[in-house]
Amino acid sequence: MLPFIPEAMKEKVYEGEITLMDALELAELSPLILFNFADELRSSTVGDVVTYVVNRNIYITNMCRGNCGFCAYRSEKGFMLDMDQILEKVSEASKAGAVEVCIQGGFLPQLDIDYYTSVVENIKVEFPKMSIHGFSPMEIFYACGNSDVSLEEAFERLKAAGLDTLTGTSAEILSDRVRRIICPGKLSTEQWVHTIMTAHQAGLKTNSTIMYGHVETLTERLNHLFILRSIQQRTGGFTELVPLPFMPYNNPIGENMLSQGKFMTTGIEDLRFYALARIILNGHIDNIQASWVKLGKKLSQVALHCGANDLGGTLMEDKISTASGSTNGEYVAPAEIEWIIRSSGRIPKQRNALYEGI
Ligand SMILES: C[S@@+](CC[C@H](N)C(=O)[O-])C[C@H]1O[C@@H](n2cnc3c(N)ncnc32)[C@H](O)[C@@H]1O
Ligand SMILES: Nc1c(NC[C@H](O)[C@H](O)[C@H](O)CO)[nH]c(=O)[nH]c1=O
Ligand SMILES: N[C@@H](Cc1ccc(O)cc1)C(=O)O
Ligand code: SF4
Repeated sequence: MLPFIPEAMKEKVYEGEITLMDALELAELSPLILFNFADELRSSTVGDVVTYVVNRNIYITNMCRGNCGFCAYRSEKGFMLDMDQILEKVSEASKAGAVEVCIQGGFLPQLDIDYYTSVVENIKVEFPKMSIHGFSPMEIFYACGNSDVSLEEAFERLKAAGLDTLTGTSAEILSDRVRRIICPGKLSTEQWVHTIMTAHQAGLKTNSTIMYGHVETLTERLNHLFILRSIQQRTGGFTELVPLPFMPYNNPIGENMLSQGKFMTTGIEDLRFYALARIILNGHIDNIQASWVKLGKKLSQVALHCGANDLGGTLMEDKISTASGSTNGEYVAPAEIEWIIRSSGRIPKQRNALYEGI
């Protein structure tokens, strides 16, 4: 075990060139050494500004043909918003000062590319300034099959319709061993990589996510970050990384863990992962988001000292984390987010999904 970080390793990190083996060695460091180094990298990369977005989640449907064992959100007899209901939610978001709507859902045979483009077009007609961050690689990949449309064409059409950014969800852990266990009906690793790269090549930026803390090994968890890093080297299309600790309640994967006496990741494990993500992605992905809905307000605040530089969105509505056991609420007002940031000695700044200032 390393008692400190050797200078040669630090240099490799600054060059953005550490390997998975290096990362596995760093993972054994004591937490305070890791946090300090990640904080130093955060400071030299993005300084003391901490960003957040005033946004609203909109869930189109919770019905889904997927069978992800970690999902507590999907429901057989669920809801499906019609276009007027979607527009009503966008209108509420707009009145509450949101600059972005984050649209999420499930995948279904009737949701084809025409459907997704029409959602975007209808929103943009009434709310031309509202930024639309939405849909997952899984949903678009599936919709292409429903529509006999290529991925290239789908992303071009979505972009032309006014989609600003695509979400980087459905990544989970990019390992086929893990995916066979937790989401056998989802895109394979290769399909996810191909889909996200096709979006980037069509000029659509995305964020990136990792849902960790279930059946994956440390190597699989860290290798996911190296896959993201290599995509970023080729496309430059990722805006941020959002680490998502797995929430184990009301879903089969979690229930299996709970029955074996395994609970969710500890706070210190979350912080170590944030620090490692900052270190591994240094020079490649500059923004690391502390998701308050997953971590809670207090741990998100601590994460700002362990490599994170963003607090995500105000959200206004959350169905996915709540369904799987989060008790962190669904909304944090901009004034409170700003207070959290200022009282951490940082400078708050509103952004959009492209990390442009508002
Ligand atoms: C519920 S899905 C919605 C989008 C789409 N249906 C999909 O799966 O791509 C969005 C993301 O939420 C995250 N998620 C779902 N259940 C979760 C849980 N129990 N704990 C943590 N994150 C979860 C997963 O990373 C998933 O990709
Ligand atoms: N929408 C959710 C977020 N966060 C905000 C995004 O990740 C993103 O930065 C923003 O929408 C793009 O500008 N985080 C969660 O954990 N859960 C969400 O539902
Ligand atoms: N879809 C969100 C991120 C997200 C959504 C739901 C989650 O449970 C977790 C994360 C985004 O891309 O910005
Ligand atoms: S995570 Fe997404 S794809 Fe999987 S079952 Fe839930 S809604 Fe469907």
